[in-house]
Amino acid sequence: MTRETAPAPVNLRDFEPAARARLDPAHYDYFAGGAQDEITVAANEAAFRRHTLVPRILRGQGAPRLEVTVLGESASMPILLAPTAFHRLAHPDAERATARAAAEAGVIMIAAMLSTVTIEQIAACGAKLWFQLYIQPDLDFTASLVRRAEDAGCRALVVTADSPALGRNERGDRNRFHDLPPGIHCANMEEEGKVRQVVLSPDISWRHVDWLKETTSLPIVLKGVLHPEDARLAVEHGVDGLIVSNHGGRQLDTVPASLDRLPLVAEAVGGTVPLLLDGGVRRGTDVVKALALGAAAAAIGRPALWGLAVAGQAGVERVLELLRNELANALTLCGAASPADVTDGLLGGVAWK
Ligand SMILES: Cc1cc2nc3c(=O)[nH]c(=O)nc-3n(C[C@H](O)[C@H](O)[C@H](O)COP(=O)(O)O)c2cc1C
Ligand SMILES: CCCCC(=O)C(=O)O
Repeated sequence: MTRETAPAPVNLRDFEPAARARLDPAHYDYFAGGAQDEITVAANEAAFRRHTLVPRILRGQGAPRLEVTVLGESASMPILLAPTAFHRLAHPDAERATARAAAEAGVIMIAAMLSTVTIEQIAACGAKLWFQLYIQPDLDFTASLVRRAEDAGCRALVVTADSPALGRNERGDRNRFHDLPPGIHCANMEEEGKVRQVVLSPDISWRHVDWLKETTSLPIVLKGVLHPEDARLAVEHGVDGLIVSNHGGRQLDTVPASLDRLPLVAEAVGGTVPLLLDGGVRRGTDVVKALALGAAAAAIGRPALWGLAVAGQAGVERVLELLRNELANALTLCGAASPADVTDGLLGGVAWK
């Protein structure tokens, strides 16, 4: 009897159906889904499709170098792992597998506060780490998390600012998926044998950012910036970097694609702080477009989860390898020697809707 096997994924998008075939349907929906009609989820990828690239020719640059330094941290390419919660739903090795893949690939992993193994366990896997924080109204507890992230060797704090409440995920409602399964919990929230409830609080404000600046000497990166006025305020409040992001379309639906907000935010900050972008990055050409519109690097969320679900550490490594190869190819075809060589001169405008 011949056994049919699915063809191996050749690009990031191929990983999604492969992951779906392995995941509990409710967990797949949690990873894939977005808020309400998922208009923003679709918009994120569509924005990359609309932008065109106009390559330069005969530049004789040789193979591109991909290394970058972001906030003093070197990385093998301008791609980070965006923070995503609950990796244990995708694979038993959970965030450890993701961190080992990041270490192997030499990329920065933004470890989610809502990880299913502790930040100390993630740090033991050797990746360059930043720590993503949902500021909790209990500031003593928040400060204790910050101390733990510092002690574990995290080199920046990523404060998620787009979540004064949880977005409305109707797939979760349909699946009645509102709690983690038994045996899986937010490991960083455990205290004296009990797991603290996570609070996404509408009371969080710039005051808390000021407080955090007093509390830590780590660079602070604000995640979820879309409005140029907020970008200006962030710089005024001494924030060290911004992530232009709509949380993968999971918070407020009908928000524009993050790529479409990047030029406005870039103009507002005028090069004072580095910008990162996430949302819909699936191709090497997407990364080039993000760089051309003002980002220092781009981050991927769901594709890493799909890789994790398909083959644990090896799956995440493969996702990163495919994206690295595509980025190198795209830069070569653009006549660009490095990420720094990418300017808006490579953009041909928005050619189709
Ligand atoms: C399953 C899932 C969980 C996420 N969890 C978090 C989180 O805990 N904290 C956070 O700041 N962002 C979280 N995000 C948002 C990602 O950091 C990122 O903004 C988004 O996934 C990027 O879009 P992409 O998935 O299209 O690459 C999550 C996204 C997904 C898909
Ligand atoms: C309370 C869970 C929030 C995790 C998250 O940020 C997401 O699923 O997008």
